Amino acid sequence: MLQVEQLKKSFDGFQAISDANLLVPKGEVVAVIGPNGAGKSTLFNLITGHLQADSGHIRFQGKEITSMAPYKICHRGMARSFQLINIFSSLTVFENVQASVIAKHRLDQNFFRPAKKLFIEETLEILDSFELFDFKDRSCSALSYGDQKVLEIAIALGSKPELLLLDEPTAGMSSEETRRIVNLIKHLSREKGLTILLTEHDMELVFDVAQKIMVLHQGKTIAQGLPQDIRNDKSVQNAYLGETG
Ligand SMILES: Nc1ncnc2c1ncn2[C@@H]1O[C@H](COP(=O)(O)OP(=O)(O)OP(=O)(O)O)[C@@H](O)[C@H]1O
Repeated sequence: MLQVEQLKKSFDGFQAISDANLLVPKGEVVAVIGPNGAGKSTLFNLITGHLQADSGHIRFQGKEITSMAPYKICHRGMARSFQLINIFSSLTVFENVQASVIAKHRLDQNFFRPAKKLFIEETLEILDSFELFDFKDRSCSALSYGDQKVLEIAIALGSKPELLLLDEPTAGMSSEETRRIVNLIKHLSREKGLTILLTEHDMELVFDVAQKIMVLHQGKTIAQGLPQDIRNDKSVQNAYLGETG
């Protein structure tokens, strides 16, 4: 579904991504891991078009998307959540998800559908499946941090993506909130068949949910494969030992 090949990106001469390679097969959960500053967020920003690559290729569903505008990539079926929560806090929970549903239909140019009714039903369906229905009329700022994160994923799902990118989805969460996100990722993957690419520092979570893992170290892909192979990979162990001591 997604292929990244020999991707490079530098900031003022600093090579943040020097040789990133990634394969995300359809229907799988793939995790990108790596020590702090390895380039995980930069890689995500390149994939979603929020940053322009210096060289290399990104292909999504067989088509080249390297350096394409984010809204065009989104229209092709990719959605993301950010490390920092990215919602309209002055709007209600319902309005936030509805805005994303409406944006999707606008892009599809489905102007002649019975718009309002359809959007309401679709929005309520999403809220229900994310256990946010009871909060639909609340202002987003009144939600707990965990609920805001779930809402952010619900907003991303409003555009009906084929591929969902989650950048550190459990950062700053309690263990109970983390469990909820883990269950949500498993549900979206197993029941909805969604392809998911995530970055995470919580290794327990990564090895629990990911079918494949890619390891980024100093901007370079040093390993990619099944969790058990990554666990036993000497270069991966060295990269992490190098960071911790
Ligand atoms: N806009 C930018 N300008 C200059 N340097 C940047 C910029 N964005 C990222 N970097 C640098 O690129 C490197 C990779 O950063 P990035 O945030 O992608 O790493 P990360 O793996 O996501 O880190 P973390 O796990 O701490 O979130 C870092 O050294 C960072 O300081």
